[in-house]
Amino acid sequence: MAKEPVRVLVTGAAGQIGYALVPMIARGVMLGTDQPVILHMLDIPPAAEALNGVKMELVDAAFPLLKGVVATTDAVEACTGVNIAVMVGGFPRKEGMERKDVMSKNVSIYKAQASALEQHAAPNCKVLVVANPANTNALILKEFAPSIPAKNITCLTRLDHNRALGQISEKLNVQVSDVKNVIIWGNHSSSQYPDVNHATVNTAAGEKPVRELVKDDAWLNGEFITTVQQRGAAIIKARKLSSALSAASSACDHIRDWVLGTPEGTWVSMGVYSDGSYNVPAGLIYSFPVTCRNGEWTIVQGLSIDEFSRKKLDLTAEELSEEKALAYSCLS
Ligand SMILES: NC(=O)c1ccc[n+]([C@@H]2O[C@H](COP(=O)([O-])OP(=O)(O)OC[C@H]3O[C@@H](n4cnc5c(N)ncnc54)[C@H](O)[C@@H]3O)[C@@H](O)[C@H]2O)c1
Ligand SMILES: O=C(O)C[C@H](O)C(=O)O
Repeated sequence: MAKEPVRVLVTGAAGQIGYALVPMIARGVMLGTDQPVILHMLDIPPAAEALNGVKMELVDAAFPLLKGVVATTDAVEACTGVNIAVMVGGFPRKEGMERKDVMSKNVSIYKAQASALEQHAAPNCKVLVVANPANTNALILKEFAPSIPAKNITCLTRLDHNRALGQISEKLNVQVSDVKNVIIWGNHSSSQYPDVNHATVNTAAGEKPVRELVKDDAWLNGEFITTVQQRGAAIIKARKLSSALSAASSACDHIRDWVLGTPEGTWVSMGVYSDGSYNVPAGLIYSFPVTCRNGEWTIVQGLSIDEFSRKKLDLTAEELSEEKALAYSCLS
């Protein structure tokens, strides 16, 4: 029997990530090739015409799994009945703007959209925040949508996780699909800590630790970390635009693993509401290693954290605490 369609909201759908993401969703990349979808696309009035153009293209592409498209500038209409919400919409930093100005614009948007989701989304709607500052936008969304369980609100650090897999695969000249269990700790910013201490590579001789194969701790503790931390900026420099196809693909990975589960023996990185695991302050949206089963994520417990890592976990937590304080000062 054919499955019931799942309603997926993409905010900022007329933007660059939106343009890459909606065809992936309509092709079954996010929820599976047997899962029909109805796309809800939200953008702001100045982008309404472009948004309608995206809708026209979705119709023209004749995706068999796509059972309907809602394209709107009305947040209530966009949020009504959605099972999954991918929050890409936001205000980009413009010339002459301070960090606080961008933060202020975005936290107001996330506060307002929190209410629309809380009141109109389907029960148990899963939320992924992509727009920057992703962790803090997700936290504000959570704080202003108290009836949505905290477990349902996450932010995207899977792109950073995938970037780390990519760097290791290039260094060792192995397939990226043979590398697993890197970890992104903390903020989706340059303070994040990409950690390979528990990562492995599938080789002809079985699973081997990344550190044993790379045999270059100076690279792993130095250039590897900064390359992953700075990759977003490097893409902006090269493209004059921020990453879009990799962000869209990683957003699909995030939701797919959350809904359909992570493979046995594999974890992924997700920005989730901290419960104090690994002595990360509770009450932040912080990226942890997680496994997913039956639509729920669980933080991987019991991993050893050496002194080098401890400092890095704490540093990115400090930045998130400061962002949280700044976000609240913008709202008051
Ligand atoms: N977490 C990550 O890994 C990651 C990676 C790449 C980019 N990003 C972030 O994702 C966001 C989107 O990037 P992009 O390149 O698609 O930007 P973009 O500027 O091309 O698109 C953003 C869209 O959001 C819309 N928008 C603005 N305010 C809105 C609102 N209140 N409601 C709905 N839509 C609204 C804009 O009109 C625009 O169409 C940015 O904040 C970017 O920094 C995050
Ligand atoms: O938009 C940015 O600043 C970069 C983006 O978050 C990315 O990681 O590519």
